[in-house]
Amino acid sequence: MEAPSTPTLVQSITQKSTKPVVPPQYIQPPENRPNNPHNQTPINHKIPTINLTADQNPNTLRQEITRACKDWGTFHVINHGVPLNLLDEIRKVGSFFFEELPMGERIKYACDPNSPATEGYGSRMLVASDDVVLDWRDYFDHHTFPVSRRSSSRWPHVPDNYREVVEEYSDQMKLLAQKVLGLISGSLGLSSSYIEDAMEELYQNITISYYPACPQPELTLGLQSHSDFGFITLLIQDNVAGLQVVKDGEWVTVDPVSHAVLVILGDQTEIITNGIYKSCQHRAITNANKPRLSVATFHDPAKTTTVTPAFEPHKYHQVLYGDYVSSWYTKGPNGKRNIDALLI
Ligand SMILES: O=C(O)CCC(=O)C(=O)O
Ligand SMILES: [Fe+2]
Repeated sequence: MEAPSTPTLVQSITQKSTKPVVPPQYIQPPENRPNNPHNQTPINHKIPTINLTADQNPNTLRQEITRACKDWGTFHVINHGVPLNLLDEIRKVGSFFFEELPMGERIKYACDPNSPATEGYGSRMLVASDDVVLDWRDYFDHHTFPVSRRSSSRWPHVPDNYREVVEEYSDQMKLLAQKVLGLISGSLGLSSSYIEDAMEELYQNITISYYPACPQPELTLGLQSHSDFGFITLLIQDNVAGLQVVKDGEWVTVDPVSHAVLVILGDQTEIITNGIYKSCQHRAITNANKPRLSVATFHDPAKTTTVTPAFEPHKYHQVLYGDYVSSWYTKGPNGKRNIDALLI
């Protein structure tokens, strides 16, 4: 078996060997492994789906948003207004990058492995230190809003429409994020622009994650348990299941719904709603047969923005977003430990 001891990219492990096994640094401790008996999916749990069609009754919509945010912290939206072919297109250009471009070409877009969340192609985004277990995942991260952060010349230039698709997708996801944040604000009796105003300036990153088929899925995680640190994440996946969310202490698999968009509440939404809505703890598992692709679009405030609960008495300390992100990268995600540290 020829497996490098510290591989940079997961795909390089699976491509270099005809009979790969998982290198030790990707093996999860037994309590985190997906086949742990405490991690089985209850069959009666299904992620809520909310229809955003324009003729939806506003009261019904408000109730559905409230229920989904309180019970789950995540929900699918359909009739969301994003052109459906754009969802297919971004999956297509993403697959092209990971599956058709030779490694020698892909590596030209490598991000700086020593600095967290830099733009580009990489594998170690959530890694706080060298002794943590690694995720069975490679990714491409794009900085897309504010527009001044967009340097699409650093994005893949094949297929021809890659950059155009990502830019269009970014614009459409921003519109959907604004719509959903408006509904979340309104569902709590706040003005519909409350959360967006509190964000001051909307920052958006788009991460295309690629989880190669894994020879020992029972030992690994594609992405360790975490909650996203911003306001909301809008996620689409391909037809390979792998995303799981925590519901009442159990892991529930999010069945892929190809033209729905999954809304995931992040930690800043938990803070601003004073914990009325909780951020959603989630992870990705791997499988032995098929690679999996997802596209996550994150919506965050500027690092200089302070996020404060909208209701009294405050249950969370207000936080400078930049401090929150730094602490997250220093300590690692580890479930929801970072937001728990802000509880009063
Ligand atoms: O791949 C997925 O489904 C999850 C991705 C995710 O949670 C993230 O990038 O923060
Ligand atoms: Fe996430």
